[in-house]
Amino acid sequence: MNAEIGSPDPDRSLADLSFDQVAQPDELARAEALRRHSMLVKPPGSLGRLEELGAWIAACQGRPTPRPFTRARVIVFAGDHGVAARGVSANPPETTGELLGTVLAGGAAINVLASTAGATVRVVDIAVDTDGAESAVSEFKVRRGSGSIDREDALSDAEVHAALLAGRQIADAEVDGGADLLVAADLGVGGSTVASTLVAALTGAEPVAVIGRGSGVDDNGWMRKAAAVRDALRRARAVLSDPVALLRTSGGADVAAMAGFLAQAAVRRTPVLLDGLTVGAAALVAEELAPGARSWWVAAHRSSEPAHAMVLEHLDLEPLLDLDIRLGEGAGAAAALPLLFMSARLLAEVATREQAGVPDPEA
Ligand SMILES: Cc1cc2ncn([C@H]3O[C@H](COP(=O)(O)O)[C@@H](O)[C@H]3O)c2cc1C
Ligand SMILES: O=C(O)c1cccnc1
Repeated sequence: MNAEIGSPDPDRSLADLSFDQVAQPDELARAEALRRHSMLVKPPGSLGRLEELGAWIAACQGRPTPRPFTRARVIVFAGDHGVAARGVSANPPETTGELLGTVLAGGAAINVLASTAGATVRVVDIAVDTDGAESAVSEFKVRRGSGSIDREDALSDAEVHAALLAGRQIADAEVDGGADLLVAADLGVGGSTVASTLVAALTGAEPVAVIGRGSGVDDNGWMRKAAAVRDALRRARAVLSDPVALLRTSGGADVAAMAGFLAQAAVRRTPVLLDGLTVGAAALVAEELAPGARSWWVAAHRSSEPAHAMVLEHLDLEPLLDLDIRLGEGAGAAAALPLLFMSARLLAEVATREQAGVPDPEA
């Protein structure tokens, strides 16, 4: 278990890890978009948050009238977590490999949600414990599983570097390939224990306040999860101010890759729809790695995991949906994709009052 693959280059310099400065979305385009909304054939403000969302898309694209999205991409980052062996999940560790196969075969919830919304799904095996065998999607594999964060580091420094770089390269490749809207998705048994630890570490929350049922752990499992997060947090608190050290101590290769991906999407001025707790934990780290990245993200939903509310508060993001989704896997983000598609097209396609011959509202 958790054997190193050996690909990370120990000589990789720290400079490789730094993210370029994040520019902010275009405020002029946002203001122009809001002004355009007030001229469309509807009472001003009557489309509520769809108007704000449209203006955010305009700001991200740097044009008052957004282009409709043509290539929304969901990237599933799969990885095992050593802490799963502590009985913190309702599912045995080997489930991750099976889930990876299911997403590849198109049979998972994310496949259906993304396809319904008109997005495509890509799966990457960052750290699945495939027991010697290689999966079909292991180009970016860092190791098999990550260390059990309650008593050992999740990763070595070289592995954190490799995982961040993997996320950055995946974001670059997607943007260069024409992706205009990105979603990061988590897959890995034990992921919610790791995510809850990172959230408690970065927001100062008490361990018991962050622990939820994850994929459905029972009362005894919840107690084991609470003990694991408490122990992991003790180790995390020693490295709080250094996001790379935090990923090494308390993260995992898949979470680190998601953080690199989210940071680089912002560097590449590409909007991102954030999913639930696990992606949210990666987003907290990404904001530390690339300050200002959060301006390029919209929170799709509020997961029923308690720690997710802390993520949203910390990043000052207001979720679009609250559907009691507690899956991870990018499901909440995929469910909210149509709202973004609609918001972009509304600004581009609804007639103005002038075009429709409808008089302006009384001043
Ligand atoms: C069938 C199944 C499909 C999933 N899809 C996402 N998850 C989610 O649940 C797991 C994390 O929860 P925990 O920390 O409790 O293990 C991750 O795989 C996450 O993506 C799933 C879990 C299961 C069982
Ligand atoms: O909200 C999430 O990301 C989540 C919820 C349950 C299990 N895994 C992830």
